[in-house]
Amino acid sequence: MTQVYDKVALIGLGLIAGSMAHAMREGGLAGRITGYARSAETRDTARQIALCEVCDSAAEAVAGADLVVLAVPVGAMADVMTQITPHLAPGVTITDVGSVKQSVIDAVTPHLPAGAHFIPGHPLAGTEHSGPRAGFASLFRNRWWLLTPLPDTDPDALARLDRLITAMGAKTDRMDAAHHDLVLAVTSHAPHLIAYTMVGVADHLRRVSGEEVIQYSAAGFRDFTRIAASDPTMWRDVFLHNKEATLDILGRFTEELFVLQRAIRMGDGQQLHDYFTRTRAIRRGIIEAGQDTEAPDFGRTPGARPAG
Ligand SMILES: NC(=O)c1ccc[n+]([C@@H]2O[C@H](COP(=O)([O-])OP(=O)(O)OC[C@H]3O[C@@H](n4cnc5c(N)ncnc54)[C@H](O)[C@@H]3O)[C@@H](O)[C@H]2O)c1
Ligand SMILES: O=C(O)C(=O)C[C@]1(C(=O)O)C=C[C@@H](O)C=C1
Repeated sequence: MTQVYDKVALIGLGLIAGSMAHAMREGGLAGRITGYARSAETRDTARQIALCEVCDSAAEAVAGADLVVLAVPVGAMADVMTQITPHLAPGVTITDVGSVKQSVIDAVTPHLPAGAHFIPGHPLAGTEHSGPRAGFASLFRNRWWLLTPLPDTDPDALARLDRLITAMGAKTDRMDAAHHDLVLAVTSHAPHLIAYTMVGVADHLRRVSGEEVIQYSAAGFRDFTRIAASDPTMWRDVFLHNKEATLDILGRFTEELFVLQRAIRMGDGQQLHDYFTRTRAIRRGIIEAGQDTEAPDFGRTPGARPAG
């Protein structure tokens, strides 16, 4: 692989920045990788595992960098910009990896110095783990990385960032920021809130029925507990910064839930069966489109071993 940037500065040293550091190192994509995180403990851990050249200030990390990656919770983007703006190199590209796009654009753009290129982005890849030890090089492989460029984005800066992202194994697509926030409210933000709530319900029940809920937790509930173990700061910020879209989707969710609740109360098996048939078709459509790389093959690929 060939080097795409001379110096990449990672602000925030958690799961996403850590995974980028590993992937860029593995591919020889950056001449130097520097990093900064707010807490001294995180910086010490990053140093111990030799994640990158760890600096004691954001200003030091970004000095001379041709790419700066904002990899902090979405509520911290403006604070980071106030720290780094006076120290940015002329012509620098700044990108972010935040799970929400419009609020990050609103937070970052007022701080941009003349000549800097800001290209918002979002890797659709993650785990429930956080911190500098959580990163791994293959996190982005075959995953989407959405870019929400602004109308005046420099095409060369965009093409160069695209080259870095695809060299880390991801597939890129472009989207309008408001549309991104609505799509992600459906596919990621509302589902996380539902998982947090379901685990909260089970926690409440546990006080009534002892350890049974945990001991006999079925696969579906276990998946919820994995999602509900995700970083509290990151997810607090996602909901506070994608408020309208998330509330819109949760409103629709609640309406549908009431419809199903009523069908159960009324013993309307046909309605339940029709509904579940429709949702099953959606799942199968996702698998047939090759979008769920973790799903069993079910004989789609000739020669592949059948599931189970
Ligand atoms: N975890 C996921 O599944 C996932 C997936 C895609 C995108 N994202 C987004 O990526 C970003 C980072 O998420 P992550 O999972 O890597 O989080 P993380 O908790 O693993 O890491 C966040 C890092 O930011 C640092 N930080 C927090 N506030 C700071 C500040 N003011 N100044 C400097 N450093 C600060 C923390 O010390 C930590 O090193 C978030 O915006 C999140 O929405 C997360
Ligand atoms: O796999 C997981 O643990 C995730 O939740 C990853 C996930 C998602 O919802 O798909 C979470 C938040 C991100 O912004 C992008 C990806």
